Amino acid sequence: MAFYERQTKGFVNIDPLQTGGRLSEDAKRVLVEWGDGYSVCDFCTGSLFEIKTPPIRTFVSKLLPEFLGTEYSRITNGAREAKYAVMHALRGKGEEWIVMDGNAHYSSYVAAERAGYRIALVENSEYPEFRVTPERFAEVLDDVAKRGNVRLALITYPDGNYGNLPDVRKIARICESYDVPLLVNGAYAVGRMPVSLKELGGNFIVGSGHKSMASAGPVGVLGFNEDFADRITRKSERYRNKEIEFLGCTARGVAVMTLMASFDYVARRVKRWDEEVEKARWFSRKMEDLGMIQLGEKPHNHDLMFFEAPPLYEISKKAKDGRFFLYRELKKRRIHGIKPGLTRHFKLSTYGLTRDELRYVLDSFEEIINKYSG
Ligand SMILES: Cc1ncc(COP(=O)(O)O)c(C=O)c1O
Repeated sequence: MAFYERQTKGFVNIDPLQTGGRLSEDAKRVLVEWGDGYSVCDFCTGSLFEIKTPPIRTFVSKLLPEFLGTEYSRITNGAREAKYAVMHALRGKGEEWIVMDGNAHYSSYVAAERAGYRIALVENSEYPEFRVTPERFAEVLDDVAKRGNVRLALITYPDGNYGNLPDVRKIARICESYDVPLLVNGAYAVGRMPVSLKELGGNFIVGSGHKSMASAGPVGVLGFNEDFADRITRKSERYRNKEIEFLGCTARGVAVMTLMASFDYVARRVKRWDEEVEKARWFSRKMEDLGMIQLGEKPHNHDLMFFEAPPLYEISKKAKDGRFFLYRELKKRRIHGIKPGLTRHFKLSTYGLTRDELRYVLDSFEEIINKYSG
């Protein structure tokens, strides 16, 4: 059947959503073995997090918290579900605020709405770096704390638009001074780069398996410490081994198996993060040689980068396919990841790609520019 075939198979993939979620060889192997619905529940004794065969219990109680730099962990159905679990667990009565960075992902915003918070955003520094600074975070927190009850703060590390890594350590200290717990959204960090909540500060850390941990999805991770353990793991009164915030059990199938199967691979690859940053910076310089402008932090500290592309935008004004010309040209060259219709601004990721693959992407951009300028 045609839909079994993935159109982008074998393409050079620079889609930030996809570069960190490509499966390890071990994860590919478990896909079929554990593909049946509730496969992990063969020997369940009542809770996903307690299953010993396969060793989910060891993963959740030992390996994952060590990796995240926390005392406890849970597996969720995605980063957003982890954020919502925390937001919901902390939500009290009456009007309560959450303060979050203006670069936050929509899923943070929507999770906060679902949990019934009023939301205050810490705006970024705007063009060209779009940074979220601790100073601005402190101002907003202070302002909202004077007017109302701030229950939680959230920082996106890094954000999904510019790949900026805000100073979480400072922001965590600021939140602590206001007695406001901090949730670190590391959907683009956990599994790509070394990240430890113990070192960063803050009270909760969230990751995304399908985005950054070489896993099938949907699956996410949550790390937290003793101080909030009772709230996060609160049990049902009637079903004593079912945790309410996780609706009893979360990723009860093949996704958790891919997460576990990729774990060694992921733990090894984060140690090579310096190489990834160096490669991203090299790519950024080469793009700028072609007339593009990398926005966000510079020099950049992450593989996710946002570019302004005047040469491509100019072409799009005259090209036959208008702003779809770039997508078409890249597709022809078997490059995937820039959304159809984008030319003026777009983001991409260099994560896990070889220099040869990236050189191919750069050469393709150059070729396309020359073709239309000739
Ligand atoms: C910064 C950021 N956080 C969270 C998410 C959502 O992750 P998940 O699909 O695991 O809920 C995304 C997805 O694009 C993201 O970019």
